[in-house]
Amino acid sequence: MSVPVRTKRSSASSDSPHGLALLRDPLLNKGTAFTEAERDALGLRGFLPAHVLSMKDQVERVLTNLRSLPTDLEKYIALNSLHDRNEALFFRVVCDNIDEIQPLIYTPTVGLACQRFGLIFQRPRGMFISANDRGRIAELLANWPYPAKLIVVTDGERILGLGDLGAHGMGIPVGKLSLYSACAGIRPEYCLPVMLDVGTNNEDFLNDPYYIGLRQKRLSGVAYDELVDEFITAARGTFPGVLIQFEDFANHSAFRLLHKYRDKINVFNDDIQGTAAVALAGLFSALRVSGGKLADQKVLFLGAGEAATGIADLVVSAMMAEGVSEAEALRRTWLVDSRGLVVKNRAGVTDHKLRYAHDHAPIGDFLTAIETLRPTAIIGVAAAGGAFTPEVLQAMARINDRPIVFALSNPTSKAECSAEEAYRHTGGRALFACGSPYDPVKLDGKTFVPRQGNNSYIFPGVGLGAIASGSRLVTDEMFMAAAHTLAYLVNDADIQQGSLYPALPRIREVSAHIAVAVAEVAYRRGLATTPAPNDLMAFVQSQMYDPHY
Ligand SMILES: NC(=O)C1=CN([C@@H]2O[C@H](COP(=O)(O)OP(=O)(O)OC[C@H]3O[C@@H](n4cnc5c(N)ncnc54)[C@H](OP(=O)(O)O)[C@@H]3O)[C@@H](O)[C@H]2O)C=CC1
Ligand SMILES: CC(=O)C(=O)O
Ligand SMILES: [Mg+2]
Repeated sequence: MSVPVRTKRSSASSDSPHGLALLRDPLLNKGTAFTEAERDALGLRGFLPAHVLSMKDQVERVLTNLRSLPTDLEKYIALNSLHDRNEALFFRVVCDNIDEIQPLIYTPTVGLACQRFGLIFQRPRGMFISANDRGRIAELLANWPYPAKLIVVTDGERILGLGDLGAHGMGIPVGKLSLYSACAGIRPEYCLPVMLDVGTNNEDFLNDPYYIGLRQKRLSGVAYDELVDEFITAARGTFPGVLIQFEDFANHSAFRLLHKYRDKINVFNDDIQGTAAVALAGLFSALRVSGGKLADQKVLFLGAGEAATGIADLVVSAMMAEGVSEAEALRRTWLVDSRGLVVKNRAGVTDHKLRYAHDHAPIGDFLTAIETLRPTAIIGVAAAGGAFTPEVLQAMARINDRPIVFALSNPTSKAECSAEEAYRHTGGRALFACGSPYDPVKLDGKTFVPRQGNNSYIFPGVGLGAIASGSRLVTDEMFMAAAHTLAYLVNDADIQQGSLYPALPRIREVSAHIAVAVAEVAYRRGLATTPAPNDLMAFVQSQMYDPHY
C-alpha cells in the first residue's frame, strides 16, 4: 500500500490527514483511486463510491469531461478546480497532454482568465501580499505551510500584452508555476505564486464590484520599492535560498528591480531574460535554413521594452561570440517603439533603449523602417496586434529569400500576425515563430508546423538547473547556455516542417538538458552551493517530480 507522503515545513507524520481532510488535501488526494487497503487504513470508508479507478482511468475521465466543455475559459476553470482537488492527477493530465493542455492553463487562455479573474475566482492559490501588509510580510509568508524553493511574483502591471490587470494578474504566476512542475518536474510544494498587490491604475477594475484586489491607485516611488524590498528580504528569510522569478512587471519597474537584485541574489526576470533565450534559440534554428551566421543578420524589433531589449542584448552577445565587435553587433540591431525608430537625436529615449539608439534620421512607421534598413529578421514584441500587415510581410519577402518573422506578443489577440498570414504573405518562405500557439498551416500543398517562441521553453529548465545546483545567482551566461541547448535539441525533422523549436511533448527532456547546461555554468563559475555530482544529468533527473500516486 502506498501511503501518501509530502514535505511540509512543520509537521510530524502523525499530522498526516485522514478521512475527509485527506480527500480535501490536493497534494495527497487520489479521489476514486484510493485503493481498498488505503480506504481502510486512512479512514476513507463511506466517503468514496465503491468502484476504484486507476490513475489512467481518471485521466481519461478528466479528458472526456474537458473535451465536452464548450469554451476554453470553461476548460481553464475545470482544470483549475482539478488542480485544487488533486495535484498529482492535474499534473499527470498536463504532462501527458501538454500540446492540448498548455494553451488552456497558459497563454492564450490564461490572458482571458486574468481579465475575468474576479468572476471565476474559486479558491485562493499562492499568497496575496498587499500594500497594507507593509511591516508584516515575513509574518504572512510564515503562514505558508510548504518549503518554497521557487517564487514567481508579479505586481500585475503588465500582464501579457493586456496591460494593468492588478491583482487579477495572479493567474500568471499560477500558470507559470504549473508549467514549472509539468515541464521541469519542480515539485508542486516547492512552488509559491505571489501577487504583490500594490493597487491598480485600471479604472475598469477600480469600478468593478468583482475586482479582487486593493481598490486604490498603484503605489509608486520609494513606497513601492520598500514594499518589494521587504518582500524579497522576507521571502529569503522564510525560505532560505529561494529562487525568485519576476514576471509581468511593467518596464519602469522590471529593469530597475532586475538591476537592483541580479548581482546580489538568485533572481531573474523571465520577460527580459527568458524571452531572450527562446528568441535567440529560434534565430539559431532559422539560420539552419537560411544559412549564414548570426553576426550577418540585421534584426529589427517592433517594440523596445523588456522583451525587445532583453532579446537584443543576448543577440548582441551571441554576435560578439562569433567574433564581431560590439559596435558592429549593435549596428545590426534596431528597435521601433510606439514613437517610431529609436534614434539618437530623439528626445527622451529611456535608459534601456539607449544602447540601440542609432545615429539615423527618424522613421515614423515600421514598414518604412523595413524598406530603409532591410532587416533579415523582424521580431514583434510590442503587443500591437496585427502590426505585421500583409505589406510588412511582403516587404520582408521581397528583401529576403527566407525572411525571419517572429510574432512573439501574447495572447493571440496581440500577435503581430498569425502563422497563416506569415506563410501566405511570404509565399511560404517565412521562418516563423509565435508567442501563443497556432495550428499547422497548409499552403500550396505543404504543411507548416509553427512552434511557440515562448519563454516557457526556457524558464522551467533554468529554474530546475538553478535550484538543483543551488546557484547563488542566475546569470546571462546561463540564459546563453539555455539558448544554445534549446537550439541544439531542434532536429532536422522539426526544421523540415518549419518548426524552429522541439515538439512540446519533449519538454521534460528539453528542460533536463537546459537544467544541466545552467548547472554547469553554476559549477564552473563557483556559484553553486550544492556539491558537484559525478553525473549531472542523473542528478538533475533525480530531482524531477513525476506525477503519480
Ligand atoms: N513570447 C514570449 O515568450 C514573450 C512575449 N512577450 C510579449 O511581448 C509583448 C511586450 O512585452 P514587454 O516587452 O514585456 O512589454 P513592455 O511594456 O516592456 O514593452 C512594450 C514595447 O512595445 C512598444 N509599443 C507599444 N505599442 C507599439 C506600437 N504600436 N508600435 C511600436 N511599438 C509599440 C512600447 O513602446 P514605448 O517604449 O514607446 O512605450 C514598448 O517599447 C507582450 O505582448 C508580451 O506578452 C513578453 C515576454 C515573453
Ligand atoms: C510569455 C510571457 O512571459 C509574456 O507574454 O509575458
Ligand atoms: Mg511574462
